[in-house]
Amino acid sequence: MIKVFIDGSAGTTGLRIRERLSARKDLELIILPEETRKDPAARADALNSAAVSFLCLPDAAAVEAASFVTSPDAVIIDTSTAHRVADDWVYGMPELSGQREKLKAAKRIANPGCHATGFISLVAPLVAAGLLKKDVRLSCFSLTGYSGGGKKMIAEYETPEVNPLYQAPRQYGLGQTHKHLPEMAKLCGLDHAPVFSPIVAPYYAGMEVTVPLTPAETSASVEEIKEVYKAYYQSGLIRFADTSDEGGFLSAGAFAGRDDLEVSVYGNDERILLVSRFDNLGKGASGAAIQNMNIALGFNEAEGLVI
Ligand SMILES: NC(=O)C1=CN([C@@H]2O[C@H](COP(=O)(O)OP(=O)(O)OC[C@H]3O[C@@H](n4cnc5c(N)ncnc54)[C@H](OP(=O)(O)O)[C@@H]3O)[C@@H](O)[C@H]2O)C=CC1
Ligand SMILES: CC(=O)N[C@@H](CCC(=O)OP(=O)(O)O)C(=O)O
Repeated sequence: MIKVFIDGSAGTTGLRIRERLSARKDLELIILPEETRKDPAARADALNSAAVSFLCLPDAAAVEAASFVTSPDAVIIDTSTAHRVADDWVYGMPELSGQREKLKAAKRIANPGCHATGFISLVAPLVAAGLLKKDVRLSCFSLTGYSGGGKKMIAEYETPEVNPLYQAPRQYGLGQTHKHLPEMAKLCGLDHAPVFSPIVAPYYAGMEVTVPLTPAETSASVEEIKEVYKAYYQSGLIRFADTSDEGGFLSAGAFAGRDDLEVSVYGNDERILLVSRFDNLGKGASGAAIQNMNIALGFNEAEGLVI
């Protein structure tokens, strides 16, 4: 049996990983009891005895956990923001060109941010194909369910005394320094991060990330862009769908409870919309983390996932 440890298994991302992996007969889950789940010695012991550990923790605790690892064979998959642009960690998005091969050999895997997953899935293939130049200035808006904010935000939304302002979508990241901007620019190979507008809305899970394009950003047509996605997404959890709107609407909740991600394109050659839909807790966090574990252990990468 392969030992797998979830550090932070009582949190939102950790719980979803635990739920997905508990049915796996090939894995033995190490879950620390309530009394020791934050005890550094108990966590260090688990991190060094497991073949793979998931860090489902706030950034500072993830950095601390990584420092506890002394076993040369341990694979660490960090779901926090702490290591995503670090040179000695591999970014866990296997659908990107060349990334799957790197992940097969990686011992330190940084799981992508949820908003970043959507942006990169839309923009990286177009930069690679030369349809967007590396110095392009883009914008992006992203709808997310409130589970994206973890236990604290879930409690704020689910209390009977919920703030009435929370009953409408709320834009945030207003200072334009959202923590996902560095990984968005780096993984797409862009000189500039986008103007980015995340919006949290009163539903539990699901994301819809949109990048608008005009002829100022690309000379490509809608059809050329679709061809690039079709060719680029041949394996993994990301797929291109020619059209997938629900009678002229695109629900951000369409992929809730699933681990895959759909890329689609709308509009016309003057005003193009690139859209990525998935679950913030699926391909946006826990689903991607399990996909990365499967690759690191040599399993089928969709094993145990909902697609
Ligand atoms: N939610 C989402 O959609 C996504 C989350 N992420 C990232 O995943 C990570 C986890 O987020 P999320 O699950 O949402 O957060 P939660 O707040 O839901 O869970 C974090 C868990 O970590 C525990 N914890 C905190 N400090 C320590 C410590 N020192 N030692 C051990 N356990 C500790 C918390 O304990 P306690 O229960 O006592 O509070 C909690 O159970 C974060 O870095 C987040 O940014 C990434 C992508 C999407
Ligand atoms: C609704 C909400 O607050 N969402 C979080 C992102 C969740 C996510 O991707 O997690 P990481 O923190 O690991 O990057 C935010 O925008 O900060």
